[in-house]
Amino acid sequence: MDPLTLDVSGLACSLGRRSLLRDASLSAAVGESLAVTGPSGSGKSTLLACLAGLRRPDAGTVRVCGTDLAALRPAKAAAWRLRTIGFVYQFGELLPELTAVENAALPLLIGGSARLKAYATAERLLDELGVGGVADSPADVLSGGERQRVAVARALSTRPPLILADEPTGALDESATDDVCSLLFGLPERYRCTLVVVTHHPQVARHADRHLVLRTERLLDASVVGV
Ligand SMILES: Nc1ncnc2c1ncn2[C@@H]1O[C@H](COP(=O)(O)OP(=O)(O)OP(=O)(O)O)[C@@H](O)[C@H]1O
Repeated sequence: MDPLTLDVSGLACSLGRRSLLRDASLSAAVGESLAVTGPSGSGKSTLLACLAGLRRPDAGTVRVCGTDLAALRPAKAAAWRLRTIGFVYQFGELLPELTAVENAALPLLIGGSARLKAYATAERLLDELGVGGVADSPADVLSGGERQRVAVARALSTRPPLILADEPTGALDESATDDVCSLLFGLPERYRCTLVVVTHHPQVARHADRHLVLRTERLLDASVVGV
């Protein structure tokens, strides 16, 4: 049987003197989505950084696809992350001077793929995600919703088993939010991956298979908290 994409136990993390996470556990398999909500400053982005191996926790274990992040050698971590995790941020965070297809191909090019192959993969993904028509447009002329679709294509380009999205709808209006939610929460089934979305919005979290709430250092099931 495949290992869980995410297997986290006993996670503790503090920044400076402030403890943000205590004894946090979660797991997710291929095809599943998780949403994490919680008050501003509660540590949601810090949790994502721990899941990506970008921040070392004070205690606990994070395993991604069977790899214990504590055992990952720093020299190998960047290449491992490129293969294993796709990131989607609040504003798309595309490089504005590059076209949509150039942005979507970036992780493949950084990973050493041949140029033509990388662009062909990026173009196919943009088509599949409904933004093939803007492939050659510079990123800075795209609408917010188009930017996020291109960002999702970039996150998927290396076909990572795990997608981490931090406030992916935070900069969108209601209709673009619905649109991007349908796209994002459809990814686990469509691309056989696992999705974790951090959001302020309960209506976004409702799309996920499981909704966790980070509150006073504890990661709790939303049904227990009554959200
Ligand atoms: N490098 C750092 N050193 C010290 N404190 C930090 C550092 N980075 C973030 N913080 C603080 O840690 C707390 C948690 O930040 P984090 O960004 O994880 O919260 P969040 O729940 O994602 O917030 P938001 O919903 O507002 O984006 C905040 O109070 C933040 O100011």
